Amino acid sequence: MSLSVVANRPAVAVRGLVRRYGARTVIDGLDLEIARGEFVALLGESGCGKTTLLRALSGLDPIDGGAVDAPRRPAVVFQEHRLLPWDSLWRNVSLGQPEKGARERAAEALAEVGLGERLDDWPRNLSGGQSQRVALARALVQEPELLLLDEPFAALDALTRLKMQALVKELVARHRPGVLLVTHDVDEAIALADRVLLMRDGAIAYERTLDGATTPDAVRGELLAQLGVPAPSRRAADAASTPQPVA
Ligand SMILES: Nc1ncnc2c1ncn2[C@@H]1O[C@H](COP(=O)(O)OP(=O)(O)OP(=O)(O)O)[C@@H](O)[C@H]1O
Repeated sequence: MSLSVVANRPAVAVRGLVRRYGARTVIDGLDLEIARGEFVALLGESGCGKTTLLRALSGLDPIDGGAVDAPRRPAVVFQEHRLLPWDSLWRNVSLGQPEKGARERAAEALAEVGLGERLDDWPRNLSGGQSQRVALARALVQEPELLLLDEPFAALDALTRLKMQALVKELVARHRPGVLLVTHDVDEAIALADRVLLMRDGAIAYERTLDGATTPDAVRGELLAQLGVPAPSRRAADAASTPQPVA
């Protein structure tokens, strides 16, 4: 294969994906392609199959039809960090990595997430945000072409969440994997993604490229409407933004 073909290869290409649980079809002929370096966010009502899709892409679950073409095994970060409590942080990051040079590579990845001094520390001594940073380092050390993020910030407080979003954005810009972020948060999707997808009835029902030509407010309104959330009436919105005299 020529170098240019390798460079242009998508991070993942999904064609006609089908996934069933028993008699129930959750994913029904879904198509999706994510380029390397592209950040894609996936929204959709609870239970529509976002996590099922992510697991199918990760190779963790079997598929019942269609094809998932991912060049290398994707890295996954889940809502909960899934660190092994009996292993030090660097060992957690190195899990499944070749032994040779593992500590050095883990040190580099931990430094990138701001935990370069904590190599020999233990998961029990970390906050929720720090644990997710280690989970991120564990994903990065795999040098993934595709990074799958399943609501990785959902359990964090609002401030930590914003800091983690900024960190992920910076790391993705540096390492340039293709990213699929599952989130319930429309603002998070708008803040991070190049393209937002909406899943419905087992397929991608709607997509929106965020190119800077439209304001975040307009995109938010559009996405909320697609999700069936009624827009606040003009009068209610005006009242909320107009300073009220103090009695
Ligand atoms: N292992 C399983 N066995 C049977 N049904 C399952 C299994 N996992 C998920 N489901 C069902 O498949 C559907 C899709 O679930 P999934 O977790 O993918 O949705 P989701 O969009 O990620 O939801 P949420 O936003 O609430 O996390 C749901 O109806 C769920 O009950």
